Amino acid sequence: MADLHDIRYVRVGTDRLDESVEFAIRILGLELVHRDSDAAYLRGDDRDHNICYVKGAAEGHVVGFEMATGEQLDQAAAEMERAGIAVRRGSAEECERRRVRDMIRFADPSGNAIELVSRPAASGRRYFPSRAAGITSFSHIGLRTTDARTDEAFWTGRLGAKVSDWIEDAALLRIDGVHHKVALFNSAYAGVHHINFQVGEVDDIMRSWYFLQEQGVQIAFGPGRHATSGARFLYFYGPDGMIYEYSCGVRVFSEEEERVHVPRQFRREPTSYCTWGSKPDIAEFRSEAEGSIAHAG
Ligand SMILES: O=C(O)c1cccc(O)c1O
Ligand SMILES: [Fe+2]
Repeated sequence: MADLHDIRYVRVGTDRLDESVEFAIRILGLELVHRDSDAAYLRGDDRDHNICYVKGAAEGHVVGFEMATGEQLDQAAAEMERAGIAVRRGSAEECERRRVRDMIRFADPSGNAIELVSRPAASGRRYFPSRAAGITSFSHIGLRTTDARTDEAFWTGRLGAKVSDWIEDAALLRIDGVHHKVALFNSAYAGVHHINFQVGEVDDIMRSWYFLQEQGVQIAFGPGRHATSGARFLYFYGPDGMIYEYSCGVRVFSEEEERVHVPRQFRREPTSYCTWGSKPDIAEFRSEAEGSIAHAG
């Protein structure tokens, strides 16, 4: 079973490259690290980059995870192949574009593109935010799933993730002490559902809430507090309907807690998503009783 060291990057194919970059800099607060004609690299922590926007929606979405060693990467590739999963080794050019030494690529049962990499570039330059959003790190990704049980079995069985909690069938999955680095949300199609950045404190959440509203950014959910991880949060919509989440205070399990933790089952109702009473304007978070999305474009 693969032992994912950490989430590393997300690649987002877009037909609105300029707009996405502008939003990431001016609104989200990320640092533009590198830009060329068909890609832009941005970050919210000291790693080389966290998000790469790639020209062309056809490029789709990709989530990249770091393996601790090249040997572990080779082992993971061999295991996947033995299990009958189509695994492709990245070309030298693909590795260069991701700033990694080696990589493999495959899909989860829903068709989410996943990359495992070894020796991703570290950066000697300090993260220099483009606005004082208070971002401290890229932390997790919400992934869409068309078959939650099958995907969950893949993530736990093949990729060594552990379920921290469920909200109905949505599994919040950890790969280290942090409550979750991936979460699987029922959807009609595959792809990245939301991109989470941790911020320092609840003041950052509230400052951004006022700032985003002033900037005319559509708030998707919050400010609120997750019943599951305990994190305080704020979600908002960016270009292409991509959802971004700021949160702070996500639960971090100690080794002992991690060992004995039994995942809790939450029902799909508003208080499972927000203990403060905020209601999501996010289709995948709404319960049946609330009906379909009241998402005013
Ligand atoms: O932090 C969480 O617990 C959480 C719960 C539901 C949905 C999310 O995106 C989360 O980050
Ligand atoms: Fe989240």
